[in-house]
Amino acid sequence: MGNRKPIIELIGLGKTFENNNNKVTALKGIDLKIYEGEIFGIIGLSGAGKSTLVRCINYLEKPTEGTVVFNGIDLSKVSKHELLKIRQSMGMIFQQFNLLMQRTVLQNVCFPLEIAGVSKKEAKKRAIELLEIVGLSDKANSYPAKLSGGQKQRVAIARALATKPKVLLCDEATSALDPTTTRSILKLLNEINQKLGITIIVITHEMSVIEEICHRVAIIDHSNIAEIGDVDEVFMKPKSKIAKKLIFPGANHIEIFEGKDKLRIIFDGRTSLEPVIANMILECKAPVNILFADTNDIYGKAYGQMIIQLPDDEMGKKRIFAYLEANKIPHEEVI
Ligand SMILES: Nc1ncnc2c1ncn2[C@@H]1O[C@H](COP(=O)(O)OP(=O)(O)OP(=O)(O)O)[C@@H](O)[C@H]1O
Repeated sequence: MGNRKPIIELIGLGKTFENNNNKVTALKGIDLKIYEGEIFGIIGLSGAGKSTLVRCINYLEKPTEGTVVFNGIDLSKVSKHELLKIRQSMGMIFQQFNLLMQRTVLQNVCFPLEIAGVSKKEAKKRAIELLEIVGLSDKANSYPAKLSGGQKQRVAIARALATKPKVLLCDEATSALDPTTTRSILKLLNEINQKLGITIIVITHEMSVIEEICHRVAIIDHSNIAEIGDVDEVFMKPKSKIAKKLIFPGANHIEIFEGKDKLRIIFDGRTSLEPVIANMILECKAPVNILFADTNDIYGKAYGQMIIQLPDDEMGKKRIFAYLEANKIPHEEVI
């Protein structure tokens, strides 16, 4: 990230909920820096702590441990009034859109501006501009009930941008949408990031969403960050168990081959599928058993993974490792 400035910094962040003598630790020891202008993904299974994390970032939820620094300001040190002002710099969109059903599209977008004390005339002018950005100028006077899910999310995005935020928090924003609408919303978020320079934080349980628009990703598992890095790097070489589970969901059944020596060969676009395995078998003179394969051919380049069972003899194994090393083919033992 070079000399880029963190817009959000979480230091030793923790959150424990206490209800009726019952304690639930939703987050613990979270250290994270999100830089200005990036699209940062936060992914994890249900209950991992994603929503709590995003609610701690804008202090809708007060952390029980650690610090949230937004744009250089420690949020635990500011007054209620200052916090409300700071929240205007953090727009948020949700899975269920949360629009005001009794108000028109235009009135929905004007709403946060009215709360911020902007005059009706100014608010209307800005709302019209925003509806143009999200491609909904023709729906200004419609009511949300008349809109599709994708259109509702566009209104929610326009509303979230009304107060000119520095950061847009997206909590499962595409989870209620079909794949085509999801792609169009992600495209819009990408344009907003590029054209307006807004930092975007995407909370999701879908790897495809991360892959589509995020620059970096943090994987949350059982209240902790299990892995963090550039999306390409994490996808090509997931290190943690949870990352492998999310990235290679179909490969989970290979555990039934417990006790056998297994090797994951990663196709990272540099290698084409056929020659790698065929040449390896020919050159190493070692038969291998393919246990699992999940590869895609994109413009003649192979992406994905293959899990093979290594031969029993040590020499055969060594030849395979030497072949993969010599040909710079990414691989790792599967434990
Ligand atoms: N207000 C609350 N009171 C008590 N426990 C809570 C509260 N909010 C969240 N939790 C608990 O904290 C843990 C993390 O929840 P959180 O909603 O952050 O997870 P998540 O990753 O967003 O899950 P999902 O994708 O299902 O929404 C869960 O065990 C949840 O039950």
